[in-house]
Amino acid sequence: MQEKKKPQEFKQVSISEFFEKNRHILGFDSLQRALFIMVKEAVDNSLDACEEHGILPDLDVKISRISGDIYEMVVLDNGPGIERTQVPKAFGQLLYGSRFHVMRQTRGQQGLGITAAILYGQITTGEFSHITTKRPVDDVAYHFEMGIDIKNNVANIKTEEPVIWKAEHGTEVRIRAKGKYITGRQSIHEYLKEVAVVNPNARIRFTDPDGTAITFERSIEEPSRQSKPVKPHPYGLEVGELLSLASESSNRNMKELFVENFSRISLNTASEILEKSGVDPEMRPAALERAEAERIISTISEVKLMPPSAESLSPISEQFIRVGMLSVYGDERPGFYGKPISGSVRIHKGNPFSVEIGMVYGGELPSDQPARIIRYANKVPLLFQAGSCAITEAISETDWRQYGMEQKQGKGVPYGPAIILVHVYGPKIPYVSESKEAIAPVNEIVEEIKNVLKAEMRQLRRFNNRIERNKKMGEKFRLVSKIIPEIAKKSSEILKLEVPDYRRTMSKIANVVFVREEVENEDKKKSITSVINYTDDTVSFDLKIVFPFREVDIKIENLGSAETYSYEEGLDQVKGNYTGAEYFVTGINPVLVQGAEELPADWDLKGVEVNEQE
Ligand SMILES: Nc1ncnc2c1ncn2[C@@H]1O[C@H](COP(=O)(O)OP(=O)(O)OP(=O)(O)O)[C@@H](O)[C@H]1O
Repeated sequence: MQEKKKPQEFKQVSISEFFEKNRHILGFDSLQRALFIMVKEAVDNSLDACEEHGILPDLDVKISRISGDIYEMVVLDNGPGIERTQVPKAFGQLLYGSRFHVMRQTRGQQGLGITAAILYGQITTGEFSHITTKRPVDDVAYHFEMGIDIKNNVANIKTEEPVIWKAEHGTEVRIRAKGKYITGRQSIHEYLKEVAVVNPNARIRFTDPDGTAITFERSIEEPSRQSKPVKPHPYGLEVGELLSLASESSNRNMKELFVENFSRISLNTASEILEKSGVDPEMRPAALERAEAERIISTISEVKLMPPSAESLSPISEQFIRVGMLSVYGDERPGFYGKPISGSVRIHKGNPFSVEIGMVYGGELPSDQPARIIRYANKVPLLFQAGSCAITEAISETDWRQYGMEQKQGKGVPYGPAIILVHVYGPKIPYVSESKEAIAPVNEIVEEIKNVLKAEMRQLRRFNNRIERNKKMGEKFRLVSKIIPEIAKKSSEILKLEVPDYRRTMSKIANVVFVREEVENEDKKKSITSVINYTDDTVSFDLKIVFPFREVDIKIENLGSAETYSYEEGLDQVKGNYTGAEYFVTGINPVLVQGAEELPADWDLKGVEVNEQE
């Protein structure tokens, strides 16, 4: 007798159940990665929250080993805190967040991160997590011991109680989970160090499982620039997205739907697009059919619309990169700090993005190893999946030999004493996976990174040329300044005359304007710049001094032959090793100047800015 086949069973799974079985999708695929991602998610949330509220971040991160491979992570911030009723949703429900529906650049986007970490802790230890949070408007803080009801994707609250907290505002997240603590390039320590580079306005304290504490101190007292939320741009809109938007819309007609849901669309433009597509602008959105949606999408690609607004972008900023690299990499004693360069606003699939690059070079950085590439997306360091990332692709496709670095057959990561920071940012960066560890190598992004890299590296070529030129000029000047005083001394001895003022003679022979820096260290360090006119003429020119932390513009007027001009700058804000200032001149023949460069013509040029008018 034939056995009766059981009917196939279909069952819906909750998102939490799905995650329980597929945790690798969010990066929890090994014990060390799991611990790393927990810290990353909590720290990113803290920084996002501080940035949104203009707070200078103060973070305390602690990892301790409980037993065997069970660790506890505690991340405490001084952020705005979370409203009590929001806590179960924000921390106990996957895909719940404040950012998913907003077109704006933030570190977190999907509403998955910290909840996934709590769920991972629950799965691997059976323990609940602890959240304590306080807002300035509340008299007390609220403490939650909570996990996740996996079947229903909602919070499972064990306790919720008011507690007295010392801080005025902030949030503490404490999760126990299975993990492995490692040191090295892909460690929590390295992650926090790279976070410190691009957040010089944050103070970040880290205590490792041995109890060793390290603090990345704040070196700028300025809140980070916030991005503004903007509506999506219609370039890049897909047929399915338009259809579902229309079916759920409460707008009265199609033209209103376009004006209210997208940026850069006026009533006139909306009517024009719809009429060109053969769709009545007064039609009810729910009546939109697939063929009509297809025609609208194809018309949009033909209509010239204003590009997306750059307001949704939040760069790290030139100043923050400069100061951050100085305070974190200063101890490695590089010889040269490149001026950080940012590109213009570009578009990928209707979404704006931009690229910033910073570099330190030479000095005591190792020259026999691959250059260190520090990748960032929306201010978050990317430590994994380098091989699949747009940044690595752009670096590999650049010919570095022209900048004096070694590179096998002109391809791949270059070798040389360099740390290169690349930041790609925008409200919708395409990542290769949900764990957001690499930027998808789409053409527009790779090409823009290459462009900005070229501009940054041009400085390196100038730096190398300058060193060469200064060496030659220095030799000549040293000889002249040694020989002339000796001749003056000897001849006056023979003639039994007083030693004459030989500076004019020296000027005649040397014929240079000499710029030099001395660093004095009394109570506090200071830099003294001297400009000595060893030419026969009176000179006037502009001098730009670029300190690693700021730029100064000086007008030098009527500096007579053999006269000296001095400028002093305090160096008390410099942490670690001070690598010296760079000097640039305009308004004088640069051949006459030793110790300064001609100011490059593109010094202050910004990329093509997007017009901001609607
Ligand atoms: N330390 C914090 N301070 C204030 N709000 C927080 C904090 N941590 C989390 N939140 C809130 O909880 C929400 C959920 O966080 P979660 O990490 O799950 O997602 P996300 O950061 O929005 O996105 P992603 O999954 O891309 O990280 C956040 O959107 C934020 O509103």
